[in-house]
Amino acid sequence: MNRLLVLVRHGQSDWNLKNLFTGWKDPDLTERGVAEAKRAGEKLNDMRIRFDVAYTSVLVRAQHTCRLILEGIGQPDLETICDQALNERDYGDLTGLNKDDAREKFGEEQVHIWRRSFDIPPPGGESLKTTAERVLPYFESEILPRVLKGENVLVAAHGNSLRALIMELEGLSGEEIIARELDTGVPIVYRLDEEGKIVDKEVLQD
Ligand SMILES: O=C(O)[C@H](O)COP(=O)(O)O
Repeated sequence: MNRLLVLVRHGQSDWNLKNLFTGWKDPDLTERGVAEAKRAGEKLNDMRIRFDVAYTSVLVRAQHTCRLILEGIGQPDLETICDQALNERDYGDLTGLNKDDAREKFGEEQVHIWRRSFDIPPPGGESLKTTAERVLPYFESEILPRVLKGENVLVAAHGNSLRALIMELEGLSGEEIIARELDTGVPIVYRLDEEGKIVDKEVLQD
């Protein structure tokens, strides 16, 4: 099996548990997050998937998830490239606020727009559109060429940086991708053809 591209959102973080807008803040995984990442490794191991390279963000929750997966498949020393281009979208002034408190303060509808519109950013932060504008050039110049030359590539990143990738890979509109929720620690396994089109896709849900 080759030309696999596996995307996985980090396991539950401490700020996910506390229901805080996280963005570029850097909490680590909770115990549940560690278990989710280990489980992701087990599932990939059951499928006998081995990688040629791994990519992750510069944030601890994604790097920790990546490391646990690689340990789980017996590749703890695999080349792992960390780049800010794969970071979560910057939540700007919302960073650190509790999501329920923000709904009370700004109204349910406004918070939903900040979280799930395609091109309206939260104050001082990034929209999904501007997130995609930094994720996709990196994907196209660094990650995709490695898959196209026949390698298997793991990307351990974040809800919104992965949404940007999925939008591109699956040819989704802005509206379609914002409706897609990504579970923590659930690998999505794509097999691509030599032109980068999806041959098959499997979501490794429990
Ligand atoms: O940064 C965050 O708070 C989360 O990782 C993603 O948040 P969202 O569900 O609002 O996109």
